[in-house]
Amino acid sequence: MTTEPRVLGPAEWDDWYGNLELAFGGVPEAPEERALWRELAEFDRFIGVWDGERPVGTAGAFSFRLSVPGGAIVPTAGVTMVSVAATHRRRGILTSMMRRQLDDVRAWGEPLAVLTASEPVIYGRFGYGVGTYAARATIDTTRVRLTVPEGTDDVVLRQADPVKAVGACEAVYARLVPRRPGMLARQPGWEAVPLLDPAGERGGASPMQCVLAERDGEVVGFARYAIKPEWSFAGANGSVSVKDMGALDPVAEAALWRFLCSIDLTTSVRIHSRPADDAWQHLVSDIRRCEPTLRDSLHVRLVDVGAALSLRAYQAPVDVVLEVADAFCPWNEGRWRLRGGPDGATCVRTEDAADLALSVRELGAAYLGGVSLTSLAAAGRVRELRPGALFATSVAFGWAVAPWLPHGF
Ligand SMILES: CC(=O)SCCNC(=O)CCNC(=O)[C@H](O)C(C)(C)COP(=O)(O)OP(=O)(O)OC[C@H]1O[C@@H](n2cnc3c(N)ncnc32)[C@H](O)[C@@H]1OP(=O)(O)O
Repeated sequence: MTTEPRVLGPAEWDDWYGNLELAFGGVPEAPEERALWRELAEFDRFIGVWDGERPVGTAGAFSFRLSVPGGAIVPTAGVTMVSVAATHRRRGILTSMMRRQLDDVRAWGEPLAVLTASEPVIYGRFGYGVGTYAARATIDTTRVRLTVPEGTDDVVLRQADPVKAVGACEAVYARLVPRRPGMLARQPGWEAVPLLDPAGERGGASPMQCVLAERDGEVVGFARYAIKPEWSFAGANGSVSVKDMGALDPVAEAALWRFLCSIDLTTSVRIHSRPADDAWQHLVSDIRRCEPTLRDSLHVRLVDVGAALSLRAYQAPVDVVLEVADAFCPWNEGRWRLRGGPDGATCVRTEDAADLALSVRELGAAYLGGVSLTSLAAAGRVRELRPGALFATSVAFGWAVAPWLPHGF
């Protein structure tokens, strides 16, 4: 067999997807979920490796638009559906697919590639760094109280059918995208992804519910959630599971959290994936009783260092020469002069002496502003070559809003 990847044909989808399902344990996906991913698949951007007739490797790349610090929306490859058959693992098939894919992404002119990893250990070798984190928490609503800002009572909450309300929710979502790095501007058809709610995966919880927050007749926020009723001998012990939410201002935000935390017959609110700096943490009376934890979310790879670094804004003025190592994509290697600030930036090749040395993986981690270069340097992953350069560059790369990926893909 050859490990040379080639583009997938639409007629090959079922077998190709079968390899993916098998590599993830062989439990068939819900039919509606399978159908949605087929509809969203961009066949000319999906590749595989075949052993004779049999697919043994799969990888795809959606054409995303990703928000970056400063609010620009950058064309980005959303790497997805990566698998190698258990019978063919550890023979370099993944490596051959990553090689082909990053060459393709470069040819498509997309300066970034992003993914969520089944296991974080896999993708660092290909130049991906962990760029966003997702917060998980369980609010004990029997103990935790919320202090809400003035005006919260002016927000009207209206229960809505999640499917019928999708347009209103999407309008709110679209306004939030440029405000927070790491968000995906919605492509046609993708509004169905947050609505996926297969009955077999509810684990005893209700179908998805939706509440809209309105002020002066305008929708200013939404929450999509499910309720799992539970009863102990002592009484009701149900939980609210937050699937997705968005609010355009602090009072809409507070009204939605107050609602979620006060639903009758429930004693906890489970948050599965929210921004690390989400506002609820400052509404609650007792953060300890919410048990917040962080998990890696979006892994980011700069496919074109010069273009990527010039497309984001910087929190403070910066003028620095970066010595970049990138063994897997050597076209990025060498010295780059980055000059920028809050209004934009340029990043071009230079022969000048370097101020900082790092690999493309660290640039990926720091790119969206959520991981500081000083913390990477403390782990020995960034080297300061000119005194003072690390602190100044780290401040510039930071961002006031934590980056966050709203949903998986
Ligand atoms: C974006 C996404 O879709 S994430 C989903 C990823 N897919 C899965 O987790 C499904 C189950 N796993 C698999 O399908 C496969 O094991 C894969 C895709 C993770 C790896 O495929 P392989 O073809 O075995 O990888 P390949 O042989 O190219 O390995 C390259 C290197 O990565 C290492 N590696 C690959 N996978 C792993 C892993 N899960 N854990 C640790 N190391 C790994 C290999 O040991 C090898 O290291 P080396 O170069 O030092 O020898």
